[in-house]
Parts: sequence; structure tokens; C-alpha cells
Amino acid sequence: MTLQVNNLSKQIDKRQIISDITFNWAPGEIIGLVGRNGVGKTTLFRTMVNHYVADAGQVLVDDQPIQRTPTRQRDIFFLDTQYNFLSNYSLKELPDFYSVVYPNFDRQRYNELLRHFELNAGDQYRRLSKGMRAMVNIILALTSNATYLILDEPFDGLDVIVRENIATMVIDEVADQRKGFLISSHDLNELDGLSDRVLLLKDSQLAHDYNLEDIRATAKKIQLVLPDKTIPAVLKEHSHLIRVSGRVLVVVITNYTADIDQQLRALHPVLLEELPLTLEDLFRANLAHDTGYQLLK
Ligand SMILES: Nc1ncnc2c1ncn2[C@@H]1O[C@H](COP(=O)(O)OP(=O)(O)OP(=O)(O)O)[C@@H](O)[C@H]1O
Repeated sequence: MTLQVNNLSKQIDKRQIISDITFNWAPGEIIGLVGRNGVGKTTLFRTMVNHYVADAGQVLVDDQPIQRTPTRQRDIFFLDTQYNFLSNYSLKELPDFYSVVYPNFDRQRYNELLRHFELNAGDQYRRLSKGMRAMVNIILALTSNATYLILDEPFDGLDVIVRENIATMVIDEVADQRKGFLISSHDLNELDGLSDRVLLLKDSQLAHDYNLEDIRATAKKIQLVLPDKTIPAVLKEHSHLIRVSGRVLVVVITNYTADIDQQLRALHPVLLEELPLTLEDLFRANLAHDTGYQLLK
């Protein structure tokens, strides 16, 4: 089973919001979708699930276009946090709606998860705190039993405990490779340790589709103190400077080879140690120049 987004485009008020977006998504994958505020992430989601009619392109689930096969829409879960109808209902009423759209909605698990996270089934959705709402949103996503789960900025404004709860639920859920997640964020740190693949949306287009495992296999982040103050040629040529503090340089070398390692050691560094690579380091090293990523923050 795969989901294919093929050449999807959408204009709003004669402005091109997304153009020619193409990617594949398989169960078992957690895909991050990053891009600056207003770049079109939510519009892409709404167009994918047919809340907005696409101007061009299509979304296929197992080769069937979802626009023309409404039953396929139940394979995709997307809760539009800006325009949702949940506000006036209590948590115990929500399954009544969701089980109409998602026939495999798991009421028992829904109730168990509410209890587990100490959410009161009698509470109205609109009276919940931001973090509680985020938990209900992820619980609905999981218990819908849709295969493809879209989460729009699920970590925005959440404290570290709620974030960890949600991240753990996502990771547990993909473990058996039966579900996939597409998670948007304007902050890369939120996706760190979660996404194995990151799509970058820029200027209405998909600027990059990165497989982080491949990048991590060849990239290294190094902390160095050199005896000499001048930056050696090997670093100028092969590294991206992440940070300088006093004599300490932190660099990312995206294609770290034995030859580069030898050249670095030949400089007799006072300190040379490897640091853990974050998603943000990889983006800064790979994308800083051509994507305006610095402006993401
Ligand atoms: N229904 C609409 N009517 C008019 N303009 C819209 C509509 N929906 C989206 N837009 C415009 O499309 C652009 C993309 O908005 P969208 O919400 O998709 O971005 P986003 O990447 O999700 O942003 P954020 O990270 O801030 O949530 C914005 O300029 C927005 O004003």
C-alpha cells in the first residue's frame, strides 16, 4: 500500500499556494514537512484530503485517486485544527462523528487512551487546554485506524512532557509498519529524532525530499580546537561552520571520508571530537544557502 501525491497544485485568490507537489508515502514512514509560516503546509494537507479541490494533480491510494473514490478518503486522517467542528462537543461524543467517516474507529482504545492521559470524557473540547487538545487530536488520529495520518503542527506551543507523550505515541504506532505519519512543523527541533524523511516546502514547491538516514551515514559533526588560528583548507573546502566560540570550531562535514579524517589529524588538533548530529545541523549544512532556512527561525 502506498499513497502517491502527483503534481498537486492549488491557487487561492489567483495566488499559487502550492504547485506541482509530488511525493510518495508508505506505511512505516514518518515524514516531516517543514517550511516557513505561511508557505502552504496546511493548504497542501487540505488539498491532499480534498477539502480544497485541486487545480491540477491527484492523490492516489493504491493507485486509486481519492478525489474520485470517496471510500479511499477514510485511509487518510487529517484534523483541520483551524476549522474543526469539534469545539462544542464533549470528548465522549466525538467518536459518534468520527466513526461515520472512519468505519474502523476504535472506540475502546479511544476511551482507554482518554483514561490513560487523565482526560475527562465529559469535558467539552473547547474547554480543554492547548496541550489537552493536542492529546485528543493525536488520540483521534490513532483510533481512527486510518493508514495515513496527517498531523498539522502537533507540537506547536506544547510543553516538553506533552511533546514527549505525542512523539512516543507516533513512534510506537509506526513500529509495525502499518501506519504512516506526515507531520508539519516550522521548527526543525520538534522533528528531531522523529522523522526519517523530511520534505521542505519553499516558494509553493517541494524544494527538497531528504532521507536523513542516508545523509547521516556520511555526515559528521566535529568539534575542533586547532593549534593555529587560521582556518585550514580542508575545512574551507569540505565543512560547514556551525559555531565558533573562542578557539573552538564546530563544523559539519556532509561527506566525511578517511582522507578528510587524515588531513584533520595531520593538523595536530588540540581537540577533535565527534558531536551528535541534529536535524537542524543537517539542514544548516545542506540547505543554508539555497533555501533561506536561516530565516525559518
Ligand atoms: N481559505 C483561504 N483564503 C485565502 N487565503 C488562504 C486560504 N487558505 C490559505 N491561504 C493563504 O495561503 C498561504 C498558505 O497558508 P497555509 O495556512 O497553507 O500556510 P502554512 O505553511 O500552513 O502556515 P503556518 O505554518 O503559519 O500554519 C497563506 O498566505 C494564506 O494566507
